[in-house]
Amino acid sequence: MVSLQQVTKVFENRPAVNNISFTVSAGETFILLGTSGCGKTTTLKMINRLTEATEGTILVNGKNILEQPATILRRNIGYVVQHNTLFPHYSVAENIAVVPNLLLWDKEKTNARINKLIDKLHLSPNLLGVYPGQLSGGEAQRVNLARALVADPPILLMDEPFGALDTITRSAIRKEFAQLDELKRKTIVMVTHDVQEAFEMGSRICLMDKGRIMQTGKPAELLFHPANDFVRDFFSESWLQLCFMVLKLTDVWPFLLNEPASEYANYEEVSPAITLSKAMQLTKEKNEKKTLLVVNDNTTDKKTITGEGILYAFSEYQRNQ
Ligand SMILES: Nc1ncnc2c1ncn2[C@@H]1O[C@H](COP(=O)(O)OP(=O)(O)OP(=O)(O)O)[C@@H](O)[C@H]1O
Repeated sequence: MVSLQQVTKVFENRPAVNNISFTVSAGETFILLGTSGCGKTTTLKMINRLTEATEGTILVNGKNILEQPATILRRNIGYVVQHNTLFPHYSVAENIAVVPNLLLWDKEKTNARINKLIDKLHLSPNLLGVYPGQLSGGEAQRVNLARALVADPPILLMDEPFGALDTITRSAIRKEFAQLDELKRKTIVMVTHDVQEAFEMGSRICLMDKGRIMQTGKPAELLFHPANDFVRDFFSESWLQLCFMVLKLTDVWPFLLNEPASEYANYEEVSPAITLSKAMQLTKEKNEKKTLLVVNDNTTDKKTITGEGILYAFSEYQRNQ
Protein backbone atom coordinates (compact mmCIF):
# COMPACT_ATOMS: atom_id res chain seq x y z
CA MET A 1 0.00 0.00 0.00
CA VAL A 2 1.24 3.49 -0.89
CA SER A 3 -0.48 6.57 0.50
CA LEU A 4 0.23 10.26 -0.12
CA GLN A 5 -1.45 12.73 2.21
CA GLN A 6 -1.46 16.42 1.24
CA VAL A 7 1.97 16.19 -0.33
CA THR A 8 3.69 19.24 -1.83
CA LYS A 9 7.10 19.62 -3.47
CA VAL A 10 8.51 23.07 -4.05
CA PHE A 11 11.49 23.68 -6.35
CA GLU A 12 12.92 27.18 -6.32
CA ASN A 13 9.79 28.73 -4.75
CA ARG A 14 7.54 27.06 -7.33
CA PRO A 15 5.34 24.08 -6.43
CA ALA A 16 6.02 21.19 -8.84
CA VAL A 17 3.50 19.09 -6.90
CA ASN A 18 0.78 20.94 -5.05
CA ASN A 19 -1.10 19.37 -2.13
CA ILE A 20 -1.89 15.97 -3.63
CA SER A 21 -3.41 12.95 -1.88
CA PHE A 22 -4.09 9.41 -3.09
CA THR A 23 -3.89 5.84 -1.84
CA VAL A 24 -2.80 2.88 -3.93
CA SER A 25 -4.06 -0.43 -2.58
CA ALA A 26 -2.04 -3.64 -2.64
CA GLY A 27 -2.05 -5.28 -6.07
CA GLU A 28 -3.31 -2.18 -7.88
CA THR A 29 -1.73 -0.62 -10.99
CA PHE A 30 -2.06 3.11 -10.40
CA ILE A 31 -1.22 5.43 -13.28
CA LEU A 32 0.03 9.00 -12.98
CA LEU A 33 -1.05 10.59 -16.25
CA GLY A 34 -0.63 14.12 -17.59
CA THR A 35 1.25 16.38 -19.95
CA SER A 36 4.94 17.19 -19.68
CA GLY A 37 5.92 19.07 -16.52
CA CYS A 38 2.71 18.40 -14.56
CA GLY A 39 4.63 16.75 -11.70
CA LYS A 40 4.33 13.01 -12.42
CA THR A 41 8.01 12.11 -12.06
CA THR A 42 8.42 14.29 -8.97
CA THR A 43 5.44 12.48 -7.39
CA LEU A 44 6.96 9.07 -8.17
CA LYS A 45 10.41 10.02 -6.89
CA MET A 46 9.00 11.21 -3.57
CA ILE A 47 7.69 7.68 -2.90
CA ASN A 48 11.19 6.15 -2.85
CA ARG A 49 12.79 9.34 -1.49
CA LEU A 50 14.85 10.14 -4.56
CA THR A 51 13.18 13.51 -3.98
CA GLU A 52 12.10 14.58 -0.49
CA ALA A 53 8.61 16.06 -0.12
CA THR A 54 8.48 19.65 1.11
CA GLU A 55 5.21 19.09 2.95
CA GLY A 56 2.80 16.25 3.66
CA THR A 57 3.08 12.60 4.62
CA ILE A 58 3.90 9.52 2.55
CA LEU A 59 3.16 6.06 3.90
CA VAL A 60 4.44 2.81 2.41
CA ASN A 61 2.75 -0.26 3.86
CA GLY A 62 1.35 1.94 6.62
CA LYS A 63 4.74 3.29 7.69
CA ASN A 64 5.93 6.89 7.27
CA ILE A 65 8.81 6.73 4.76
CA LEU A 66 10.81 9.22 6.83
CA GLU A 67 10.91 6.77 9.73
CA GLN A 68 13.26 4.37 7.97
CA PRO A 69 16.57 4.78 6.14
CA ALA A 70 16.06 5.38 2.40
CA THR A 71 18.23 2.32 1.57
CA ILE A 72 15.96 -0.01 3.57
CA LEU A 73 12.82 1.60 2.11
CA ARG A 74 14.14 1.06 -1.44
CA ARG A 75 14.67 -2.68 -0.88
CA ASN A 76 10.90 -3.06 -0.95
CA ILE A 77 10.44 -0.80 -3.95
CA GLY A 78 11.56 -1.71 -7.47
CA TYR A 79 12.24 1.24 -9.77
CA VAL A 80 12.21 1.24 -13.58
CA VAL A 81 12.82 4.35 -15.65
CA GLN A 82 12.67 5.16 -19.33
CA HIS A 83 16.39 5.54 -19.89
CA ASN A 84 18.74 2.65 -19.92
CA THR A 85 20.19 2.74 -16.42
CA LEU A 86 22.18 -0.47 -16.69
CA PHE A 87 25.84 -0.33 -15.63
CA PRO A 88 27.79 -0.36 -18.92
CA HIS A 89 30.77 -2.33 -17.58
CA TYR A 90 28.64 -5.05 -15.98
CA SER A 91 27.32 -7.95 -18.03
CA VAL A 92 23.54 -8.46 -18.18
CA ALA A 93 23.77 -11.15 -15.48
CA GLU A 94 25.90 -8.90 -13.26
CA ASN A 95 23.46 -6.03 -13.73
CA ILE A 96 20.49 -8.18 -12.68
CA ALA A 97 22.48 -9.54 -9.72
CA VAL A 98 23.23 -6.12 -8.18
CA VAL A 99 20.46 -6.24 -5.57
CA PRO A 100 20.85 -9.98 -4.73
CA ASN A 101 24.55 -9.28 -4.12
CA LEU A 102 23.67 -6.39 -1.81
CA LEU A 103 21.31 -8.75 0.02
CA LEU A 104 24.12 -11.35 0.23
CA TRP A 105 22.19 -14.08 -1.59
CA ASP A 106 24.28 -17.13 -2.41
CA LYS A 107 25.29 -17.64 -6.05
CA GLU A 108 22.97 -20.58 -6.61
CA LYS A 109 19.87 -18.72 -5.44
CA THR A 110 20.79 -15.66 -7.53
CA ASN A 111 21.42 -17.70 -10.67
CA ALA A 112 18.22 -19.69 -10.29
CA ARG A 113 16.21 -16.47 -9.88
CA ILE A 114 17.90 -14.80 -12.85
CA ASN A 115 17.27 -17.80 -15.09
CA LYS A 116 13.62 -17.89 -14.08
CA LEU A 117 13.18 -14.17 -14.72
CA ILE A 118 14.87 -14.01 -18.11
CA ASP A 119 12.70 -16.90 -19.21
CA LYS A 120 9.56 -15.06 -18.11
CA LEU A 121 10.73 -11.89 -19.81
CA HIS A 122 11.55 -13.71 -23.04
CA LEU A 123 15.23 -12.90 -22.95
CA SER A 124 17.66 -15.37 -24.46
CA PRO A 125 20.10 -16.96 -21.94
CA ASN A 126 22.82 -16.12 -24.49
CA LEU A 127 22.42 -12.47 -23.52
CA LEU A 128 23.47 -13.03 -19.90
CA GLY A 129 27.14 -12.64 -20.74
CA VAL A 130 26.87 -9.59 -23.01
CA TYR A 131 27.23 -5.92 -22.06
CA PRO A 132 24.35 -3.38 -22.15
CA GLY A 133 25.83 -1.58 -25.17
CA GLN A 134 25.15 -4.69 -27.25
CA LEU A 135 21.44 -4.87 -26.39
CA SER A 136 18.51 -3.55 -28.43
CA GLY A 137 16.23 -1.01 -26.72
CA GLY A 138 13.59 -3.66 -26.07
CA GLU A 139 16.14 -6.11 -24.62
CA ALA A 140 17.67 -3.41 -22.41
CA GLN A 141 14.24 -2.53 -21.04
CA ARG A 142 13.49 -6.19 -20.28
CA VAL A 143 16.82 -6.38 -18.41
CA ASN A 144 15.90 -3.20 -16.52
CA LEU A 145 12.66 -4.83 -15.46
CA ALA A 146 14.42 -8.08 -14.50
CA ARG A 147 16.76 -6.04 -12.32
CA ALA A 148 13.84 -4.29 -10.62
CA LEU A 149 11.96 -7.56 -10.07
CA VAL A 150 14.80 -9.86 -9.04
CA ALA A 151 14.37 -9.49 -5.28
CA ASP A 152 10.58 -9.62 -5.67
CA PRO A 153 9.79 -6.21 -4.12
CA PRO A 154 6.08 -5.84 -3.29
CA ILE A 155 6.00 -2.33 -4.79
CA LEU A 156 7.16 -1.25 -8.24
CA LEU A 157 7.57 2.34 -9.44
CA MET A 158 7.80 2.73 -13.21
CA ASP A 159 8.56 6.02 -14.96
CA GLU A 160 7.63 5.87 -18.66
CA PRO A 161 9.05 2.32 -18.75
CA PHE A 162 8.25 1.89 -22.44
CA GLY A 163 8.95 5.48 -23.45
CA ALA A 164 12.21 4.87 -25.30
CA LEU A 165 10.81 2.10 -27.50
CA ASP A 166 9.29 2.29 -30.96
CA THR A 167 5.51 1.92 -31.15
CA ILE A 168 5.43 -1.75 -32.17
CA THR A 169 8.01 -2.94 -29.62
CA ARG A 170 6.29 -0.76 -27.04
CA SER A 171 2.91 -2.31 -27.60
CA ALA A 172 4.32 -5.87 -27.67
CA ILE A 173 6.33 -5.46 -24.46
CA ARG A 174 3.37 -3.78 -22.75
CA LYS A 175 1.16 -6.77 -23.53
CA GLU A 176 3.83 -9.20 -22.28
CA PHE A 177 4.23 -7.19 -19.09
CA ALA A 178 0.51 -7.16 -18.47
CA GLN A 179 0.51 -10.97 -18.57
CA LEU A 180 3.44 -11.48 -16.21
CA ASP A 181 2.22 -13.13 -13.03
CA GLU A 182 5.16 -11.42 -11.27
CA LEU A 183 3.50 -8.06 -11.94
CA LYS A 184 -0.05 -9.10 -11.18
CA ARG A 185 0.75 -9.46 -7.48
CA LYS A 186 2.54 -6.13 -7.18
CA THR A 187 1.45 -2.67 -6.17
CA ILE A 188 2.50 -0.60 -9.17
CA VAL A 189 2.68 3.17 -9.57
CA MET A 190 3.45 4.04 -13.18
CA VAL A 191 4.05 7.37 -14.88
CA THR A 192 3.02 7.86 -18.48
CA HIS A 193 1.84 10.62 -20.77
CA ASP A 194 0.41 8.02 -23.18
CA VAL A 195 -3.37 7.94 -22.72
CA GLN A 196 -3.79 4.57 -24.43
CA GLU A 197 -1.10 3.01 -22.26
CA ALA A 198 -2.76 4.42 -19.13
CA PHE A 199 -6.12 2.90 -20.04
CA GLU A 200 -4.64 -0.42 -21.10
CA MET A 201 -2.62 -0.92 -17.93
CA GLY A 202 -4.27 1.07 -15.15
CA SER A 203 -6.72 -0.23 -12.58
CA ARG A 204 -6.99 3.43 -11.57
CA ILE A 205 -5.74 6.60 -13.23
CA CYS A 206 -4.69 9.86 -11.57
CA LEU A 207 -4.82 12.72 -14.07
CA MET A 208 -2.59 15.65 -13.11
CA ASP A 209 -2.19 19.22 -14.36
CA LYS A 210 0.26 21.85 -13.10
CA GLY A 211 1.12 19.90 -9.97
CA ARG A 212 -2.49 19.26 -8.96
CA ILE A 213 -4.74 16.22 -9.27
CA MET A 214 -7.62 16.82 -11.66
CA GLN A 215 -9.30 13.46 -11.03
CA THR A 216 -8.48 10.02 -9.69
CA GLY A 217 -10.67 7.10 -10.68
CA LYS A 218 -11.20 3.90 -12.57
CA PRO A 219 -10.77 4.28 -16.34
CA ALA A 220 -14.53 4.14 -16.98
CA GLU A 221 -15.19 6.80 -14.31
CA LEU A 222 -12.87 9.27 -16.02
CA LEU A 223 -14.57 8.65 -19.36
CA PHE A 224 -18.20 8.68 -18.26
CA HIS A 225 -18.04 10.91 -15.20
CA PRO A 226 -15.27 13.49 -15.78
CA ALA A 227 -14.87 15.71 -12.72
CA ASN A 228 -14.35 18.92 -14.74
CA ASP A 229 -13.78 20.36 -18.20
CA PHE A 230 -10.04 19.67 -18.06
CA VAL A 231 -10.65 15.93 -17.68
CA ARG A 232 -13.35 15.94 -20.39
CA ASP A 233 -11.13 17.81 -22.83
CA PHE A 234 -8.07 15.70 -22.05
CA PHE A 235 -9.79 12.53 -23.27
CA SER A 236 -12.06 14.03 -25.93
CA GLU A 237 -9.87 13.21 -28.93
CA SER A 238 -9.74 9.45 -28.30
CA TRP A 239 -12.86 9.13 -26.18
CA LEU A 240 -14.71 6.52 -28.26
CA GLN A 241 -11.64 4.38 -28.78
CA LEU A 242 -10.90 4.47 -25.04
CA CYS A 243 -14.47 3.49 -24.20
CA PHE A 244 -14.21 0.43 -26.43
CA MET A 245 -10.86 -0.45 -24.82
CA VAL A 246 -12.21 -0.13 -21.31
CA LEU A 247 -15.73 -1.58 -21.48
CA LYS A 248 -16.27 -5.32 -21.51
CA LEU A 249 -19.24 -7.24 -22.91
CA THR A 250 -20.31 -7.83 -19.31
CA ASP A 251 -20.61 -4.04 -18.79
CA VAL A 252 -23.10 -3.63 -21.64
CA TRP A 253 -24.68 -7.06 -21.14
CA PRO A 254 -28.26 -5.90 -20.37
CA PHE A 255 -28.32 -3.95 -23.67
CA LEU A 256 -26.97 -6.71 -25.89
CA LEU A 257 -29.70 -8.16 -28.09
CA ASN A 258 -29.79 -11.86 -28.69
CA GLU A 259 -29.76 -12.36 -32.49
CA PRO A 260 -31.28 -15.36 -34.27
CA ALA A 261 -28.38 -17.65 -35.01
CA SER A 262 -29.74 -19.21 -38.19
CA GLU A 263 -28.84 -16.30 -40.51
CA TYR A 264 -25.11 -16.42 -39.81
CA ALA A 265 -22.47 -18.62 -41.33
CA ASN A 266 -19.46 -17.72 -39.17
CA TYR A 267 -19.34 -18.33 -35.48
CA GLU A 268 -16.83 -17.41 -32.87
CA GLU A 269 -17.12 -18.54 -29.26
CA VAL A 270 -15.99 -15.82 -26.87
CA SER A 271 -15.98 -15.04 -23.17
CA PRO A 272 -18.11 -12.12 -21.91
CA ALA A 273 -14.96 -10.75 -20.26
CA ILE A 274 -13.50 -9.50 -23.56
CA THR A 275 -13.48 -5.77 -24.35
CA LEU A 276 -15.85 -4.17 -26.84
CA SER A 277 -12.92 -3.40 -29.14
CA LYS A 278 -11.82 -7.06 -29.15
CA ALA A 279 -15.43 -8.14 -29.75
CA MET A 280 -15.79 -5.69 -32.66
CA GLN A 281 -12.56 -6.97 -34.14
CA LEU A 282 -13.90 -10.54 -34.03
CA THR A 283 -17.14 -9.63 -35.76
CA LYS A 284 -15.29 -8.44 -38.87
CA GLU A 285 -16.55 -10.06 -42.04
CA LYS A 286 -14.87 -13.24 -43.12
CA ASN A 287 -15.46 -14.43 -46.69
CA GLU A 288 -18.12 -11.73 -47.00
CA LYS A 289 -20.06 -13.36 -44.17
CA LYS A 290 -20.71 -11.59 -40.92
CA THR A 291 -19.44 -13.32 -37.83
CA LEU A 292 -21.72 -13.95 -34.93
CA LEU A 293 -20.26 -14.06 -31.48
CA VAL A 294 -21.54 -16.74 -29.23
CA VAL A 295 -20.91 -15.36 -25.80
CA ASN A 296 -20.84 -18.10 -23.31
CA ASP A 297 -19.38 -18.99 -19.98
CA ASN A 298 -20.89 -20.15 -16.75
CA THR A 299 -21.34 -16.70 -15.26
CA THR A 300 -23.85 -15.26 -17.74
CA ASP A 301 -26.69 -16.46 -19.94
CA LYS A 302 -25.64 -17.42 -23.42
CA LYS A 303 -26.21 -14.77 -26.08
CA THR A 304 -25.54 -14.63 -29.80
CA ILE A 305 -24.54 -11.12 -30.84
CA THR A 306 -23.43 -9.12 -33.88
CA GLY A 307 -21.17 -6.11 -34.45
CA GLU A 308 -24.22 -3.88 -34.94
CA GLY A 309 -25.63 -5.24 -31.69
CA ILE A 310 -22.47 -4.25 -29.84
CA LEU A 311 -22.66 -0.68 -31.21
CA TYR A 312 -26.31 -0.46 -30.18
CA ALA A 313 -25.55 -1.81 -26.69
CA PHE A 314 -22.75 0.74 -26.29
CA SER A 315 -25.00 3.68 -27.17
CA GLU A 316 -27.67 2.43 -24.74
CA TYR A 317 -25.05 2.01 -22.03
CA GLN A 318 -23.82 5.55 -22.67
CA ARG A 319 -27.38 6.93 -22.46
CA ASN A 320 -27.81 5.27 -19.08
CA GLN A 321 -24.67 6.77 -17.54
N1 LIG B 1 15.37 19.03 -9.57
C1 LIG B 1 14.57 20.01 -10.00
N2 LIG B 1 14.87 21.32 -9.81
C2 LIG B 1 14.04 22.29 -10.20
N3 LIG B 1 12.87 22.07 -10.83
C3 LIG B 1 12.51 20.80 -11.07
C4 LIG B 1 13.33 19.70 -10.65
N4 LIG B 1 12.71 18.55 -11.01
C5 LIG B 1 11.55 18.91 -11.61
N5 LIG B 1 11.42 20.24 -11.64
C6 LIG B 1 10.29 21.00 -12.19
O1 LIG B 1 9.10 20.51 -11.63
C7 LIG B 1 8.05 20.45 -12.58
C8 LIG B 1 7.50 19.04 -12.66
O2 LIG B 1 8.48 18.19 -13.23
P1 LIG B 1 8.26 16.62 -13.40
O3 LIG B 1 9.50 16.05 -13.97
O4 LIG B 1 7.77 16.06 -12.13
O5 LIG B 1 7.08 16.59 -14.47
P2 LIG B 1 6.56 15.38 -15.36
O6 LIG B 1 5.08 15.48 -15.33
O7 LIG B 1 7.14 14.10 -14.90
O8 LIG B 1 7.09 15.78 -16.79
P3 LIG B 1 7.68 14.84 -17.98
O9 LIG B 1 6.54 14.03 -18.48
O10 LIG B 1 8.17 15.84 -18.97
O11 LIG B 1 8.78 14.01 -17.37
C9 LIG B 1 8.63 20.95 -13.88
O12 LIG B 1 8.31 22.31 -14.02
C10 LIG B 1 10.12 20.78 -13.69
O13 LIG B 1 10.85 21.72 -14.43
